[in-house]
Amino acid sequence: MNADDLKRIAAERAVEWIEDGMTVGLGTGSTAYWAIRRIGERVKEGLSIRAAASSVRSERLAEELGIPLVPLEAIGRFDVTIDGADEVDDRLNLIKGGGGALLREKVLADASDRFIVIVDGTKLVGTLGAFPLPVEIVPFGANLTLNRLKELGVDPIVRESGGERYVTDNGNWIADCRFGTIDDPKSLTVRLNQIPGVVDNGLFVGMTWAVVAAGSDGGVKVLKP
Ligand SMILES: O=C(CO)[C@H](O)[C@H](O)COP(=O)(O)O
Repeated sequence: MNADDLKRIAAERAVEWIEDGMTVGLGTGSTAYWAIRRIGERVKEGLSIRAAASSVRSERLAEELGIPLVPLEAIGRFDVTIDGADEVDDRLNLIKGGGGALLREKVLADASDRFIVIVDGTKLVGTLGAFPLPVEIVPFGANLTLNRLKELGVDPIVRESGGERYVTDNGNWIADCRFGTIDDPKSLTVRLNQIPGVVDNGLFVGMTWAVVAAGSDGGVKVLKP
């Protein structure tokens, strides 16, 4: 089975948690894509939900699939949000933001009763940090913010895409930071978010309700904190 099959298997298992009447948060990325596809199928079969997305691209996909979208202003809490991750540690803390949507994803995750993370098994790690941590920064004074990040012992790389600077849906930039092994993600997230030009970072600490991981044989593991 290839990685895409495993992403689809994990995504489809997570979508089973969605029931009639729920408010659903839609994640971003190649794994969340499969969840949105499956939600679209279930809506066509008669599932009655309302949803909001964590990125413009997921919103467009949901629209194409006929998933009923409502403005965030109309939502108090999400019953369920389903999203991918770049790394999941053994406490189910995450690195997210490989797809650049970490801020909106964190807003949705924080407002969700059940934040369900879908991954292929290769994303499960003992300790976070092999994947460079995405940090969303405002363009204003970016060089000064990058200097502050360097004081934390990293060499931040401002993300580019197709030869151009990558700009998030919020008009910001992403600085990818290799911290190496992150033993204490909670304290790192606090230190990063204290820097004035930092909007947020890709560490999701203590937010996960469940992880659905598909192993190389297609078997599914559900992990709970
Ligand atoms: O955080 C994300 C986007 O900002 C994604 O969930 C994360 O990068 C995983 O992506 P994929 O499912 O494509 O491997």
